[in-house]
Amino acid sequence: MKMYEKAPAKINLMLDVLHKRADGFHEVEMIMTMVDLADRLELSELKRDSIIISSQAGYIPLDEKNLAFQAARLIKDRYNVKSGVHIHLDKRIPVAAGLAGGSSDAAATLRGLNRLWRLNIPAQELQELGAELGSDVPFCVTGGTALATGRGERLTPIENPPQCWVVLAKPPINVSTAEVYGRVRANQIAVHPSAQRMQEAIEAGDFGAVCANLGNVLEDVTLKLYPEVQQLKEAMVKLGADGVLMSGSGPTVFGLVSKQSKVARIYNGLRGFCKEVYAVRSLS
Ligand SMILES: C[C@](O)(CO)[C@H](O)COP(=O)(O)OP(=O)(O)OC[C@H]1O[C@@H](n2ccc(N)nc2=O)[C@H](O)[C@@H]1O
Ligand SMILES: Nc1ncnc2c1ncn2[C@@H]1O[C@H](COP(=O)(O)OP(=O)(O)OP(=O)(O)O)[C@@H](O)[C@H]1O
Repeated sequence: MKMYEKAPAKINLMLDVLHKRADGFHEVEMIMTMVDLADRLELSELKRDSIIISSQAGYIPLDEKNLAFQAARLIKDRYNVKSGVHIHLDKRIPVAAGLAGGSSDAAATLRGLNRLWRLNIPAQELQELGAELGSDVPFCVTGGTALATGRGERLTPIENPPQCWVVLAKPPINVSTAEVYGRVRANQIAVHPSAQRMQEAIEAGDFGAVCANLGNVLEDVTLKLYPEVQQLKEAMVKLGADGVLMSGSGPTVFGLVSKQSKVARIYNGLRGFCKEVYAVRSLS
């Protein structure tokens, strides 16, 4: 038996850090949505009791460090499943990019194994399992658009933003999420983006207001560490993107674009700066 799952990338339309918690995580307020750039998973049942990960991508771990492996092991142990699984990851989301590629693979593994092994785990419980794997995993389990609070695992679904083009550019640098959060000083954040205003803009279907309310306080850290991310943002603005922001802890920068006629110019202009550029649709 085989199952297929798509694992889309997420972008953060706004990300605010409220304070550092006693458990070391940061209390956040984020609005996240999915874009049409996705890894593909093929899950094949194995009679023997093992988890095998394969991928065409040479640059991700294929052992227990892989988040899809961890998701499979978690669900297998928790529900006492005796059979095994081979998961093939067709990676299309850039790795360590701020686009939750690994988290989305883990979430797709939870969804896929729930079907493959006929476990009938409700969505809420899948999200709780996801939270054991990472802060972005619960959102990736259900996708759509959501307000995320707590360390990112408490979700309130909201409407999808107005459909638009999303141009993504990932500079060739590796950013550690733990390091970026480690450098945030919550009491020194000058301007906090507003989740409420972003939610209102989305609910009004007001593309201009969505662009005007984009904000990510992690930019303060990542842009200082990596000035090339700042340059990329400036290039995207100059090329005519309607709204520009870094996603998550970076380094990917995304531009929201309403008119298709502008997309090719922005895409081609950015290719002069970095190799990894994608032009996709927002997911509705
Ligand atoms: C930057 C974002 O991707 C935005 O969506 C997320 O907040 C991070 O999500 P993630 O990569 O799934 O993060 P996790 O794997 O749970 O945590 C990685 C590291 O980031 C830091 N971390 C993460 C989330 C959070 N709310 N506060 C934190 O301080 C912690 O040091 C943690 O050890
Ligand atoms: N299935 C996977 N796909 C990609 N990377 C994975 C996977 N499993 C584990 N990893 C490891 O996780 C690290 C982060 O990769 P990932 O692509 O998930 O980062 P990210 O997009 O920055 O995530 P986030 O936005 O949630 O912080 C990489 O260094 C990679 O080695």
